[in-house]
Amino acid sequence: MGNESSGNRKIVVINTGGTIAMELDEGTDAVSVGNEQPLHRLEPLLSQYAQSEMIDLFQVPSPHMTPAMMEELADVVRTQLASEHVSGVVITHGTDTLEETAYYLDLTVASDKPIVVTGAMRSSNEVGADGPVNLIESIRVAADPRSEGRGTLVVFNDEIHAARFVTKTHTSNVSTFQSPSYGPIGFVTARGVSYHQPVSRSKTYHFTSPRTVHIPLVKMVAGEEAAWLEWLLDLKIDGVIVEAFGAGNVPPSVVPVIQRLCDRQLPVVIVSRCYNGYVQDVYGYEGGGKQLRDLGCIFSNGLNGQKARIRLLVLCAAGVKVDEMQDHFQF
Ligand SMILES: NC(=O)C[C@H](N)C(=O)O
Repeated sequence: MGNESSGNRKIVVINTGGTIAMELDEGTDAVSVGNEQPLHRLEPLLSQYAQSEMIDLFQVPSPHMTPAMMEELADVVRTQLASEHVSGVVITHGTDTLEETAYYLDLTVASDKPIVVTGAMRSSNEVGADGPVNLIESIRVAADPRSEGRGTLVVFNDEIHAARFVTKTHTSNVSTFQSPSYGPIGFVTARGVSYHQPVSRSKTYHFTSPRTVHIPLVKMVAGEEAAWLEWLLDLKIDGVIVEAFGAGNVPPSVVPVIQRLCDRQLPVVIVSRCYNGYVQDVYGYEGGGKQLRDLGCIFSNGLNGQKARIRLLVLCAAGVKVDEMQDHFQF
């Protein structure tokens, strides 16, 4: 049980689905939702670590998550954390889009109380199921006062990651969640919870709903043709994320499309296909970062494409103007 002093702090567990809430059906050899919610079977075990309560909000595989559902979840989190009886929340979630939901919460829930997101790579009845240990460790992290004021955390496989940095890196390994460039910010051990990085949390934004904001993500490949992107000009979109090469460069062929999007005063945010490092206006050749900067593109700092999209979606929903966007991608 460890030596943490979790006292009488109540942690609310909000279930949203994913493999942690699924089971392997031996007949069909497929992982899917069973007749029972397996997380409920863990409730007596959780009470050994903290007083807790479970809310079943969704039962979806995380590829079915949408920004509207993230906002519904954020609302429940805000309501729970507003109660003086609740000292933190744990969200169980599918791993495929877990980093997007975690980052959405990081940007939209202002409370200093701990918010922890977790899941599992092996379903509830598989040998070596990782859901129970991930959930217990998440409860321990959420109940620990040292987790306060750190923004949304992702707890997986004994590690604590900041929502801003973490990403899913492996299709099946239980150590799938990693923070490239930065590493985990803390660990969960048999004896307690420890942090080795200082608190650095995201600024939060307020708005009523992200429902009407549309932000596609497009990835650059060698030989990309303008025609593959021209559909962007025909759709009602609020901005676009371009996953560019290296330090932030695109093939010359797509520059005219990017130029037309910029001319329409739409935010065009440049991120990198590389999962380490920053994008910068370094190169002066056709399609290089300097040209993209001159066209009015916004350069994102250290966010992968899917998280830059969540950030742009939140900024658009919060009414941030295009000419102010660069400052909000500088953090
Ligand atoms: N391990 C998982 O949870 C993956 C699953 N496909 C999901 O994201 O719902």
